[in-house]
Amino acid sequence: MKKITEDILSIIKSRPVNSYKGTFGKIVLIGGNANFGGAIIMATMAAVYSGAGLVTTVTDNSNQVSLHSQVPEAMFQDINELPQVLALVSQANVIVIGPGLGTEENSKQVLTAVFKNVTDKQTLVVDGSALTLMAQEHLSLPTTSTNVLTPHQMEWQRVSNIPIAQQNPELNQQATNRLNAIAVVKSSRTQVYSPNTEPAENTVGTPAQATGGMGDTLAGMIGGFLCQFGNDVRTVEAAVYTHSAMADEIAKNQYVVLPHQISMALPKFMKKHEH
Ligand SMILES: NC(=O)C1=CN([C@@H]2O[C@H](COP(=O)(O)OP(=O)(O)OC[C@H]3O[C@@H](n4cnc5c(N)ncnc54)[C@H](OP(=O)(O)O)[C@@H]3O)[C@@H](O)[C@H]2O)[C@@H](O)CC1
Ligand SMILES: Nc1ncnc2c1ncn2[C@@H]1O[C@H](COP(=O)(O)OP(=O)(O)O)[C@@H](O)[C@H]1O
Ligand SMILES: [Mg+2]
Repeated sequence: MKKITEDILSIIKSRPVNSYKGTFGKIVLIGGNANFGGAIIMATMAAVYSGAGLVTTVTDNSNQVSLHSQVPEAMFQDINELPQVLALVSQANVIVIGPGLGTEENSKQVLTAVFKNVTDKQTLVVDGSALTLMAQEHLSLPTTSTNVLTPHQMEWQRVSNIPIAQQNPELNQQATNRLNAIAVVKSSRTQVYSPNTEPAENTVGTPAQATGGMGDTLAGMIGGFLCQFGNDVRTVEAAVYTHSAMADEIAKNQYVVLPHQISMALPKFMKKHEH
């Protein structure tokens, strides 16, 4: 297994002078039911602060005021207006679906419609409830888009059918080949799998990260990086490394690292490491 080390930060590129917001990608983040609004707000914050050019959040109506008070840079779309949601999805370079989405009937409808409508120029990041729904409803991933899955160990069990105790690199690689997706199998040392490629293991990270919303933040960061630095497995590895390296830095002086603190620190960290 390869190691993901500081070298991967070379993915973070200086911004060309001749650029505008469209240069840095359009991202749509879909999730946040009435109970889990925080999850999609944290993912949105991570996408905005990692530099995605134009960010739209599709969530339950009840989350609109909170979203705008936390991240005014993001646009809002009501998740229950499906035609408008699909119009936005068709314009996006990257779609992140699942943080706090929930597993209700309308969550399922949105997920199914998004899976049907993504195209070959788009990258789809599937996280949280979207992974759980995929497994429960036996939904196949779209064959058009580049797909990135970001499961924790239980979500990986649901999607891959490998019980947590039996998850190992060989079986994880076989499942990744079957799913034909990049799989970010999260743990204290997250592993990144890609079809028929040697997997890579993160070398940084801290138990100070073990708090709700940490994975939602990673999903938003992966989306933000994919918008700007190419839809390649190395871009995903760079986001995984950055997320944990930043947590390590913050944890030098803190017992617990709050997910939004990683997002807030992203612009400075990325400036320090731009190539
Ligand atoms: N502020 C918000 O709005 C937040 C909203 N969130 C959103 O909530 C939705 C549900 O996501 P979820 O991860 O909380 O629940 P679920 O998918 O049922 O998995 C938990 C089950 O799996 C088990 N488990 C075993 N190993 C595990 C492991 N390594 N890592 C994690 N779990 C592990 C675990 O075992 P236990 O902890 O009981 O030992 C338990 O039985 C999702 O959309 C997410 O985005 C959250 O992000 C929080 C902040
Ligand atoms: N002990 C730990 N050491 C390092 N990283 C951790 C640890 N515990 C959790 N993490 C990281 O926190 C994130 C948790 O993701 P997830 O369970 O999806 O959280 P949530 O859905 O609540 O946002 C992952 O990126 C994982 O690697
Ligand atoms: Mg999660």
